[in-house]
Order: sequence, then C-alpha cells, then structure tokens
Amino acid sequence: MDALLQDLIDEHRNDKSRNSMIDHLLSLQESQPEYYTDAIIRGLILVMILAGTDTSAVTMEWTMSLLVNHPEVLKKARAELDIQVGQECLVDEPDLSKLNYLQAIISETFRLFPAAPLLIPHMASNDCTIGGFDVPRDTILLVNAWAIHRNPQVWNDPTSFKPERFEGGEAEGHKLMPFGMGRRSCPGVGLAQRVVGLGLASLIQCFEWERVSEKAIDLTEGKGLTMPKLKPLEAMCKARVIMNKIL
Ligand code: HEM
Repeated sequence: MDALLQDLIDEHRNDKSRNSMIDHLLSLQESQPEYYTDAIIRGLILVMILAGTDTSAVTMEWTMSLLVNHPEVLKKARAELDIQVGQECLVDEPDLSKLNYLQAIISETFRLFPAAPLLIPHMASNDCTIGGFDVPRDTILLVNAWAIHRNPQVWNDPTSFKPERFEGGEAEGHKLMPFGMGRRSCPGVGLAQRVVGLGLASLIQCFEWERVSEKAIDLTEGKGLTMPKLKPLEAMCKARVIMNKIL
C-alpha cells in the first residue's frame, strides 16, 4: 500500500499541472518540509480513502434500500430530477442545489442509518458536566448519534422514513449529526454530500428501480466500523431513455 501511495505522490511531483489534494500537500511540503514529509502525505491520503469511501458507499446502499421500500418517495425523487434536469443530459454537480427533495431523502437516510452511529470516540480535555453527569478529564466519550436520531422526544414518529420532515421545520436545530459536530466533526462533509448526492441522482435519473420480490427489503443493521446492511441490497433496474443518449 505504501509503495502504491508513494507512486501516486511521485506521479504528482513530476506533473505539477494538476489541481488535486496531493498537489496542494506537495506545495505545503515546499514551504514546511519538516512537517509535510512524504510519510505524512501518504498517511493523509490513506485516512481520506478509509474514512471517505465506505461511509459514502453504505449511505448510498441504505438510501436505495429505503427508496425501493417506498416507491412513492422514489417516484417523487424521479419527478424532481425530470423537472430540474430532464432526460437529455446526465445530472451534474451544479444541479444538486436544485434537488431539494433528494437532499431531504439523504438527510432522512442519515437520520435513520448514520454510517458512523457512535461517531468517533472523543476524550474530554478538561473536567466537564454533560447532561448533568460529571465527566472527569481524559474520559473517553461515545456519542450515540443513532439513538439521538431515533429519540421520540426529539423527532415525531422517529422510526418512520419521512423525507418530508426535512422540508418542514422539524429538523431545525442540531438534532441531525451524521458527521458529528464542532471542531472534530467530519472534514469530508462537503465531498461526501456531493459524492452521495451525485451518485444517487445518477442512479435515479438513469434507471427505474424495483424490489426483486413483493417482500420488503430487510433493513437490519450488520456489524462493522461503518454501519453496513446485514443483507446486501439486491434490486432490479431498467434503463431509462437517457441511457440511449449518454452511452
Ligand atoms: C457519508 C459519508 C461520511 C460520513 C457519514 C462521515 C462521518 C464522519 C463522522 C461521524 C466522523 C467523526 C466526527 C466526530 O466524532 O465528531 C468523521 C470523521 C472524519 N471523516 Fe468523515 N464521514 C463521511 C465521509 C468522509 C469523507 C468523504 C472524508 C474525506 C475524504 C472523511 C474524512 C474524515 C476524517 C479525516 C475524519 C476525522 C476527523 C478528526 O478526527 O478530526 N469523511 N466522519
């Protein structure tokens, strides 16, 4: 793995015409060589791959599972795409800001199935009090975002999949925290929102989706660092008109 990442760094070192994250890290290496060593850059690339790929992939799988279980929501998302983007060209990043219903679907998926349900362990840097509990310095704290997202005192009808709640005022405040909060919250949030949004928008724009049988998709959670589905999603798809134009 180290050799592969080093090759990647060397490739970018030899071709400075790009505008990638590695190029920016290499230019920091020029001004601060003692900190931005190749080993640090290799570590940064690795952490981005580890923290960024599985989280985004499981979120898309949970969303598609919820959509095939709720064909009326899928139909509404498809209608929004047809109005805002159409069937002439493939959805692109600038379109995402027009897809409010799709954003609501993604937020509702993050609420029910946050990819990192316990966030990442935090350590109290000082003695503090949280919710009436005294927490001594150096205590390791876990935030159960999964439970907060399903707390009936915080959300109406918390176990139901209702993207519309994000169109009304229900989600105001800091009740939704799939990326954590504050100084150590996820630095990849912007990229993740784009990757997940664009991936799902393309799947909905290009294909009709259905369950493989009458039976609802099983939404049981499996075990893992990021929260996978216990049973991987299987679904059927049929190409839409746009596929004839883009292939
Ligand atoms: C759907 C996608 C993603 C989800 C749900 C997610 C969620 C999270 C969560 C919950 C945390 C811990 C926050 C906390 O404990 O307060 C975190 C940290 C982190 N995430 Fe993400 N993430 C996603 C995508 C990404 C991407 C695309 C990247 C980078 C390319 C990334 C990089 C990181 C890094 C480096 C940290 C550690 C930050 C620190 O400790 O200061 N994540 N993420």
